[in-house]
Amino acid sequence: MLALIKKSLALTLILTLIVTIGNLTTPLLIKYILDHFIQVKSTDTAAFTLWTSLTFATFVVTSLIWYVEQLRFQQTAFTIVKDLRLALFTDLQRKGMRFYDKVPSGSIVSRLTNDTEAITDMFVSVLSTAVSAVFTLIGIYITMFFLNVKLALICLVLLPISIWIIYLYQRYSTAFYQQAREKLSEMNAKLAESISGMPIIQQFSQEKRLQDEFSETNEAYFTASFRNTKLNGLLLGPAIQLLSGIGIAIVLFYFGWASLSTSITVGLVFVFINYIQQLFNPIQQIMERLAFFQQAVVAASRIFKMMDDTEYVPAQVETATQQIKAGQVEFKNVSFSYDGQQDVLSNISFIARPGETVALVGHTGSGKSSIINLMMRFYEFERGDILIDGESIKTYATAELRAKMGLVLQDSFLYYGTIADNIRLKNEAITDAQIRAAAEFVQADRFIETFANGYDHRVVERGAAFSQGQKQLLSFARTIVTNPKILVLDEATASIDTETEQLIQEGLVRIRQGRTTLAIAHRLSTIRDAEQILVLDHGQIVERGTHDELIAQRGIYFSMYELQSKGEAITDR
Ligand SMILES: Nc1ncnc2c1ncn2[C@@H]1O[C@H](COP(=O)(O)OP(=O)(O)OP(=O)(O)O)[C@@H](O)[C@H]1O
Repeated sequence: MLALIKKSLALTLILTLIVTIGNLTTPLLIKYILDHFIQVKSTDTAAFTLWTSLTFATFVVTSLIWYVEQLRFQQTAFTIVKDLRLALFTDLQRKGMRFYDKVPSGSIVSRLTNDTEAITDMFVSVLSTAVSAVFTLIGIYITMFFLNVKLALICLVLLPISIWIIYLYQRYSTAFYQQAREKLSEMNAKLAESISGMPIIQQFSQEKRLQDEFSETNEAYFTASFRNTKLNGLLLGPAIQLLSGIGIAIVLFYFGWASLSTSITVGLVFVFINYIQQLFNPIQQIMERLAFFQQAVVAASRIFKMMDDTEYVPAQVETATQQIKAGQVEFKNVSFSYDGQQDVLSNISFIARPGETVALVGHTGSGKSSIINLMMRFYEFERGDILIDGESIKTYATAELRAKMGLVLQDSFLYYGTIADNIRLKNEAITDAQIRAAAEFVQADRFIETFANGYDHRVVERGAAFSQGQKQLLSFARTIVTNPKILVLDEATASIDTETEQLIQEGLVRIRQGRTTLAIAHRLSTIRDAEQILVLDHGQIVERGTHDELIAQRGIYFSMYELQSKGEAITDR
């Protein structure tokens, strides 16, 4: 790939060189026509026609090659950025949860879309202009020196002045441009926040406050953009025009003065004036694109910084061939901390025998989800071990763990596609019959069959048209269809209508059958039949046993159960 890009870039550079030579040759041809035909009133029409046609042909060929060159440049740029975007996306999929904890999703999206776009802009507009500018500058000066050394030397003075203007422009414009960009992204963030939080905004009558905030950012964006526009207006157009005017005045003055002692041809004056004008075109273009360039440098550094982040998913022994057969899970003295300072789990030990359900209960923040996070290998742990069938979980290949472990989270994530797609999840080995069987098993078929298209019913907007309960049933079906040995469940807390609730309860009982299950239970009534209930408090197991044993202990579990029973009794009334 890299070789291909290099080749493509090399070809583009050659084309740019040809275009530059074309651009520099045409004024020389015109000079010849002016000096040899027009100025001397030549009657040699055949030669005149030949030279004029040659000039015209050079124009045409240069324009054509220019078109091809631009196209090649853009193609190369798009290819490079396309590859970069894919590399970034692939890298993101390997990043671990620690990475996603610390990097806001908005900035990840921005890296992948805006920043890669900024790099495309740089290649397309900046690089191509810069390359052709350098070629043009060198070409013009070399030709000028051939034509008239003294004048070429005088014209060299224009260079430092141009560089000074570029420097001035770069200094101020960058700051203004950066401010404008920042305000724009602030505005985007505010907008995204307002859209997703609209129900809360309206309910708490926050419209006015948000409107004021938005208006403030909008105003700041306007000011920053306008300041930049004013600077552009001054330096990009008039200043460069003035400099070019000075250049032309120098040429005219020099030739006017020289013509007193030597004969100066019209063609020579024309070539110099034309070159001076050509000289400032690329300078103006470079200035116009400087902001893009700086943006791209920042964008690239942000992208690479993100790719260099080494918070990857915990490593597994990918060459391992051992399989999960019985599905016994054992936590052995596991302690864990997210930040390396405060332990959220301390000395967690328990065994879930094949086919058993171990329920995790406890107040919010007690560490239930953290246990599941470790079990699912979302986070790496160093102290203690988790054993599956007696072997450390770290020694299994990722594919084996994923195949034998099923996860049902509170928030069932549905994708754009059909219901069948959502159960199959692109695993082509799963047949339609298996999908139906899984849906029937968890009794999701009842609501699926109410749709005219049944399993081909479209899921839009992450399943917004489905109820929480229906989404849960679909995620049960999705999990069960792969027939995992070990199940990890995070029971939904959202309230569900009684009829679906009943289905979910039955579904839960059914999918747990014959599988080792680690379940977070928010409603204690759902895990009364669990072989073992672990009560967590501040990251420690403070009570353990069956429902009846724990009730008899009259500890935390007992009071939680009492409280919930009362709550349910009240809602039932
Ligand atoms: N990604 C994270 N980074 C840092 N700290 C975290 C992270 N996730 C959880 N914690 C902290 O770890 C502790 C245990 O949280 P955990 O989510 O495991 O509790 P939980 O019992 O599942 O609570 P809930 O029932 O509310 O989901 C809490 O103090 C929480 O603030």
